[in-house]
Amino acid sequence: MSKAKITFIGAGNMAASIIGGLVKKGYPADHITASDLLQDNLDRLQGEFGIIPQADNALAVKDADVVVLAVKPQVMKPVAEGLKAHLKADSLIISIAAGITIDSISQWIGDLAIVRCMPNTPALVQTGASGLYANAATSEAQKQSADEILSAVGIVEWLESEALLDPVTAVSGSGPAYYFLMMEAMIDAGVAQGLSRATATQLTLQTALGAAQLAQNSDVDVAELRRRVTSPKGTTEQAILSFERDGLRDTVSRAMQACTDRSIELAKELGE
Ligand SMILES: NC(=O)C1=CN([C@@H]2O[C@H](COP(=O)(O)OP(=O)(O)OC[C@H]3O[C@@H](n4cnc5c(N)ncnc54)[C@H](OP(=O)(O)O)[C@@H]3O)[C@@H](O)[C@H]2O)C=CC1
Ligand SMILES: O=C(O)[C@@H]1CCC=N1
Repeated sequence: MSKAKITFIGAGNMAASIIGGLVKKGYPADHITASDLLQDNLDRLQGEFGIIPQADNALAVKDADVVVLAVKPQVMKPVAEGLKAHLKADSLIISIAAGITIDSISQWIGDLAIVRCMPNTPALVQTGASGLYANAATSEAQKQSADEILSAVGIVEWLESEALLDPVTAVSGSGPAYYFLMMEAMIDAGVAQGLSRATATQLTLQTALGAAQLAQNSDVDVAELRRRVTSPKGTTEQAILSFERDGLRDTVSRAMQACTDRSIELAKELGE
């Protein structure tokens, strides 16, 4: 099967992560077009990955088999409406916008095959995690196409309902930021205790990577892996007790609920 021609509308952080991951994985760069208001974004993506830059959204989608809507939710309506007259009738639309429902997108863009997707930025290093949901107009071949694109940059989970994209946003869409925050805090605490910033950073990053890889390659769950680090009357125990006393689990749960709530609110605020 020949590779689909993919056009990204919006060439910001998330589009760059998917494009970078795809090209590094061997997807032909001459099959990828990106359109953006910022010429700098297009120049950077062309320079780094060799994709085709196109400043005009209408021209960018003219021959596209797959159109990835990668603009902010706040501008999705005018962007989608502007594309409507220029898309091929059998184009597959993949929206990665937080909150924006398939119903809203089809009102703006027309009754097309639409896959709603929540990816994350580790796609750039092929360790992304995406949740996907397709509307009834999406054929099996188009689902396959969406799966192929997102699988090239990480794992893919097809969801049973569109509503599940809100908690997926809270877990994996926004999730990298939680780990980066934790890493920032660990680095700062290491520095406060006397380590150089370079050493604290190296040790923190390698520990995060090692913990994730160990969890993925282990046949026991993460709670058991945590217990295996926590020797009775040892050092880790004191840190874990401190986290639990300070309500870490509630803190995480409240943060993720706030994330999900915002995703639902965005749909109401910006949808039809
Ligand atoms: N960042 C992330 O980790 C994730 C983001 N997402 C979703 O991805 C989408 C993009 O987010 P992100 O990449 O972070 O945002 P960015 O702001 O980095 O990228 C969006 C790009 O779209 C451009 N743009 C705005 N209007 C238009 C237009 N009319 N035509 C073409 N391009 C336009 C913007 O230009 P300008 O800056 O000039 O407005 C910007 O360069 C959002 O909907 C977000 O919800 C989903 C999962 C994770
Ligand atoms: O913060 C946001 O709204 C986007 C969606 C998920 C990650 N970033």
